This record gives sequence, structure tokens and C-alpha cells, in this order.
Amino acid sequence: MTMILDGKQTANSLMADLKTEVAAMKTRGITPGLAVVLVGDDPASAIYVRNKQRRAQELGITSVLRRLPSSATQAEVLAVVEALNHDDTIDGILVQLPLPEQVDPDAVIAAIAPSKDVDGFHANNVGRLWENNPGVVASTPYGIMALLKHYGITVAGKRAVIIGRSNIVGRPMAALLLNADATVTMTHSKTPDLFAVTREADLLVVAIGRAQFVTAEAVKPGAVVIDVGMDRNAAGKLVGDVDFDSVAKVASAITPVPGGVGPMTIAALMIQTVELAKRHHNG
Ligand SMILES: Nc1nc2c(c(=O)[nH]1)N[C@@H](CN(C=O)c1ccc(C(=O)N[C@@H](CCC(=O)O)C(=O)O)cc1)CN2
Ligand SMILES: [Mg+2]
Repeated sequence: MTMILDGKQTANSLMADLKTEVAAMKTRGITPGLAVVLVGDDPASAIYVRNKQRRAQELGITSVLRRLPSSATQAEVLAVVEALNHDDTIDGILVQLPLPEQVDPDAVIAAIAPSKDVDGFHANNVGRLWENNPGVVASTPYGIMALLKHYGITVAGKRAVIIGRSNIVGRPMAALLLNADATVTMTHSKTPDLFAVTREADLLVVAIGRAQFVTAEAVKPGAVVIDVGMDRNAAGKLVGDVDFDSVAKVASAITPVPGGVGPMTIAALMIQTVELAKRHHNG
């Protein structure tokens, strides 16, 4: 039987525990504060930001939204980040990506105080992760590790293959799996004979951004398959990077899209916001 790794249910269960924790912090006078910076009118980003704010509210985390128009200059975005760096009610800051093209995401991320960088994208936090001394870790890979743990799937000693080398998924995923004693191979769009490599994987993480790209022939029987993709198929339906129906027949465990990695990403953000608040308040 193939196990469906239900991210929605797992996130709900982790959030119930976190809610209790936030309530206890409040009795000690600590209220975690999250600031989300949203630039422009990308409709998908607006939905993700709304979901983050809703989750924060359910948990008792204070969440503030700083909205800027799509015409905002880099200096304007940097000024908003700078003000949040100095705001004592804010423990975590995130700038929703993608940014409009006139704004350099690297410059904006570098401007976030590393101690408030709740996305874990700042070079300080990236370096710490690769030194196996993590501070904050990017939400999507953190959420994937939490999902694996929830289902009792061990990583140590496994051959893990990642498709995709982005800063927000592939690279931090590799570091986390390496830190957890997996043998890690990174692959991408320029890897020759890609499926020959993926067929070696006990654990396959797919974040390539191509609808239903990974089919059963790419997967070793019994592998655990994690689908980070969010794509539209020809019929306009939301699908992942993995062809779920064919791969579910060979995998031992698989994440659905939607309801797999996405909800865990938001859960991870909430968990780490609370972590940062504790660190800031020694509580
Ligand atoms: N600053 C950041 N920007 C972006 C990040 C990030 O972690 N930090 N990740 C993605 C977007 N993202 C969160 O920001 C995100 C995307 C999707 C989901 C999610 O829950 N997806 C649902 C499906 C939603 C739908 O129906 O469209 C699911 O998979 O079930 C959560 C978070 C890029 N930008
Ligand atoms: Mg506070």
C-alpha cells in the first residue's frame, strides 16, 4: 500500500500544538510578531500571503502586512525592511517572492536582519545551515523534513536525489538531508540522463517546475516521493511536478498536490516565527 503523506492534516496537528505554545508564551508577556512584505499584485502571492496571515491569526501570532505597489522602487522596499528591522514588536520578517523586476531580491534579502530572517534566505542563515549549525531554515525544506518525521520516515543512510537547485527549495533541501545523514545527489534541468539518476533514489524530492514531469519510469519501486511543484496542466488544473497517478503505483509514500508540501511550508513558517520570538525574548 502506498502511503499518502497528508500535509494538510500534518500541518493542522502541528499547529494545534503550536497554538498551545503561543498561549503559554502570552502568559509570560510574549506575543510573537510576523511581518509580511508584499510588493505588487501577483495573484498567487496574494493568496499565499493571505493564508500566512490567516494561520498567524488562528495561532495568536500578531501579523502585519506591508503592501507596496508594483511600481515600488528598490529604495522604497529597503526602507520598509529597515523599519521592520528596528520594530521591537516584530520577531520575523519575510518578503514575499517573486518581486517586480526593478527590485533586486538579493539586495532585499541581504537587508533583512539575520535574527529576524524567518524565511532563512539571508546568507548568514544559509551559511549556518551548510555548517550544520542551523538558525532559521527555508520553510519548504523545513516543512518537508517535518512531514517525513511525522510519518516516521527515516532519512539517515538513504540515497536522496533532489531535482531542482533553487535557493528556496533545492539547495536548502540538500543541506538538511545531508545534515540528517542521507547520501545526497543534486540534479537539475541540465543533468544528462536524469531519470537514470532519479531511479537510484530511495527518497526523491522534485522541485523543477514542470507539470507532471516525473513519471513512474523515473522512480525506483518503493521510493518515497516528495512533490514540491505547483503547476497547471493542459486542462488548467493544479498539479505537481510528479505524475501522481502513475508514480503512486510504484512509490511507497508520496505527497499529493495540493495538500502535501504547501501546507507544511506555511506550518514551518509559523513554527520558526515562534522560535524567533522565544530567542528574542529569552522565553
Ligand atoms: N518569501 C517567500 N516567497 C515564496 C516562498 C517562501 O517560502 N517565502 N514559497 C513560495 C510560495 N509559498 C509561500 O510563500 C507557498 C506556496 C504554496 C503554498 C500552498 O499551500 N499551496 C497549496 C495549493 C494552493 C493553491 O491552491 O494554489 C498546496 O500545495 O496545497 C504555500 C506556500 C514562493 N514564494
Ligand atoms: Mg513580541
